[in-house]
Amino acid sequence: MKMTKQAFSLSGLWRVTSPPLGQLVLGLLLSMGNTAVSLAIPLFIKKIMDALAEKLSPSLLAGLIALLLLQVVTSALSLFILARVGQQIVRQLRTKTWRKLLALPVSYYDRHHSGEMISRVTNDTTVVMNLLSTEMVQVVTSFLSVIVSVVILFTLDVPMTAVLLTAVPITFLIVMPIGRKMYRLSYEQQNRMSDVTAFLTQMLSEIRLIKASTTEGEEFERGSGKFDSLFEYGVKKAKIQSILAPLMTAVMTTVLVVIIGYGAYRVSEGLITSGELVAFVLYLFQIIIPVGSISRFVTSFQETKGATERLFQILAEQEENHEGTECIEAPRELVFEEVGFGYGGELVLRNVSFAARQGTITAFVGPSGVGKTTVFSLMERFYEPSEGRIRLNDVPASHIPLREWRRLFSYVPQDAPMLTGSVRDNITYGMNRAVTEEEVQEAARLANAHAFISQFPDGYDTWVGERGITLSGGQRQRIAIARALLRDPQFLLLDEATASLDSESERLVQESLDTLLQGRTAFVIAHRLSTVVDADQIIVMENGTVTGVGTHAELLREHDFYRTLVQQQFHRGSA
Ligand SMILES: Nc1ncnc2c1ncn2[C@@H]1O[C@H](COP(=O)(O)OP(=O)(O)OP(=O)(O)O)[C@@H](O)[C@H]1O
Repeated sequence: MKMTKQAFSLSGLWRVTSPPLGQLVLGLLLSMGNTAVSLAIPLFIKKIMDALAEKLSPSLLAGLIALLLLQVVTSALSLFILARVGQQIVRQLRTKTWRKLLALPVSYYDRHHSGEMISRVTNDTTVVMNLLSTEMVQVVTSFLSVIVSVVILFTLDVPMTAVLLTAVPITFLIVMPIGRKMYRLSYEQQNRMSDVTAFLTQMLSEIRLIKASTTEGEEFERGSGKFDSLFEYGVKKAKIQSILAPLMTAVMTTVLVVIIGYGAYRVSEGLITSGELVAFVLYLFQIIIPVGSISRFVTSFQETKGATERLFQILAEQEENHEGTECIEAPRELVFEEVGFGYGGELVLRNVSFAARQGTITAFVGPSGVGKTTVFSLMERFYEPSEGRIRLNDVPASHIPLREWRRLFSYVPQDAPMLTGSVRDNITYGMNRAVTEEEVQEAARLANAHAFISQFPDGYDTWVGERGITLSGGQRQRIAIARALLRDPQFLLLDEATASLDSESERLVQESLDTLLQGRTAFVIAHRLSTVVDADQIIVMENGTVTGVGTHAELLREHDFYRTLVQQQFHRGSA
């Protein structure tokens, strides 16, 4: 779970999100135009009020109406353009994060919850979007509004402006420490939020396990506990916000009262006109509202810092190594040379060596947890060996581009993975060329899957539920076999089904596997006697290492542990 903390920087954020500069500038200019128009309106009102004593000037009135219209138009346009920029930013961030997530090695996913990743892509990106597209622009125009208003106020009346400015340091003294507290709270709250997403994702995907174990009550409590903790953070934040807002209002009201009182005095003394006082008060609002959005920006900026840091952490993670330029046209031999591997701690595999020639079947046998699946994971290059090397012909694996390498392999596990989609989508998944209906059906026929697929009311268009839940285990495996047949890989990795299938289903799966194996270089985690008897070589694994390589007959003769295994495991399996 531990990650190096990536420092937040606006330039980094800018680089990562690469906002569309032209549109951003246009939106900003329109927003500034809108501010300028809003600032001009009080001056017009002042003129109209000062002129009221004599007579209402139609040109002044027309000017005011034109300004009001311009205010509406510039506001609408800038809001739309900036919202669009925001959407572009969030799309860019999500796309980058998604690309990154796909490029991260399998080991990353061993250490992180997928729900946590989902939260990054959905929640954190939205937080960043709000800051960049809305708050950031608001803060720029707010500053502009405040500065211009202050300048105009000085031209209207210097002593009153001086009184007004005393409120500025007071406001910052209030906002800054509260902002810092807000950052800590927001960071924690977002962490909890991603924890909740992770929890819900996991629980809902294992709903059958929960029901079967009747642990709904416990899981409800666990979920409620997490919601409680979110609630606490929400309340803490609300507390701060509810203190901040009235505090700011109180400061502003005091300023307003003082200014109006002082202003009334100056009008009565004849130092300023009543029109100037009205303009002054209107400009005061041009300051108060922007100061409000500046203070909101402070809290939202702190919130974004947390979200951005987490996104940066992901974006800075090491991706799978795609280097290598050599291409293998005709793989003759896959070789493990003294390969050692650990998932982070102790070595799980030590000194594993074997060679598999093209067109042969290699069976792996050994007790549970000995590292057979790990050998497959290394073959697929989900992990890099910690020691030794893997080579294809004479070329080290690391010299062959990962995508090229993985195209050579197909893995048919016991519990074949399915994606939500049609049966056809699942058979053709990962094909990087157009596939005809005949090819799909031919593959399904060879995999003994055509018959059951045809019986579905929608045939090949039948929708497969999440993770293939609507199919039986045997059906899923036959679809996976059809997929592998269509892919026509150089190397086939096969995890033979244990006794989980009924005998008819097993016969059908076995038949299709035999078809799949024909003429291919295959590696099989063997659970059946017939597989080991037919294999060209058997690799016996004990305690994470290879203790014997040979044919069934040879090993039966020479390898005590193999003999015991055959007696215990395979005779039971083939019975
Ligand atoms: N992703 C992982 N992270 C950490 N350790 C793992 C991981 N996958 C497997 N292991 C550990 O590696 C060892 C070998 O596991 P592996 O799955 O390769 O064994 P196996 O021989 O295929 O077992 P089985 O026949 O029961 O499937 C086990 O001790 C297991 O706990």
